[in-house]
Amino acid sequence: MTATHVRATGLTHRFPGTATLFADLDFELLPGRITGVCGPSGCGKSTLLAILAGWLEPVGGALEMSGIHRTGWVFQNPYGVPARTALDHVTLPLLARGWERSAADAHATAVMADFHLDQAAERPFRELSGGESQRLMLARALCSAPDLLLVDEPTAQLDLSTAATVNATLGNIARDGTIVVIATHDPHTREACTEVIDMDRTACGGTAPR
Ligand SMILES: Nc1ncnc2c1ncn2[C@@H]1O[C@H](COP(=O)(O)OP(=O)(O)OP(=O)(O)O)[C@@H](O)[C@H]1O
Repeated sequence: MTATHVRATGLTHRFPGTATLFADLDFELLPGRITGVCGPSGCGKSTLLAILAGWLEPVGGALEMSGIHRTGWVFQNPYGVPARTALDHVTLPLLARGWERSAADAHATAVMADFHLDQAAERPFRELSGGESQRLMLARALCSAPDLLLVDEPTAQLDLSTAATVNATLGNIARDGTIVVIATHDPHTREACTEVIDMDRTACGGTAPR
């Protein structure tokens, strides 16, 4: 049996009519690792995540995936249903997959506790702070136990202490065997990563420093 991994070779992307965003990226993602996709705004971090999620076809290179059955995605901006409770947001994907209500509630409550959302469980999404909403999106993605977790700027809206907690939790998730990939500007989050894909200007083909 082939071990779980994602291997990118020569990954290249540009949108129609635009300059090359990144070219010839080679990297390997493995369980237990937390990989940062780092670089300046607009260099293609979210685009790379979308390619890893299978939402976007790269214009060049190859992506080999083995043992990835479920991919979780946490968007840069939290999206929710304003009137539904925080708990509803986490249980819904479980109920949709056939879980019993009591088991879904128990599992969701435990995962939410990891993100310090215990007190927010019964509050409607519209009343959550930016940081609470962001952590809720992480809890929702993790509830489905993804093999590959893609997280776009998880700490952008968080204070230093909450960001440190989220980074530690993402580290624990990786250690438990999930492949974790984080697009980030945040130097603290970068430090929490075990590897970094540096999408700096040299990776952004055609955008040399002026
Ligand atoms: N569908 C699209 N068509 C054309 N251009 C696009 C499309 N999606 C993104 N882009 C452009 O590609 C570039 C990279 O976008 P992307 O969102 O991947 O950057 P990023 O590194 O994640 O940026 P940030 O850190 O600001 O979130 C940007 O210039 C963006 O405007």
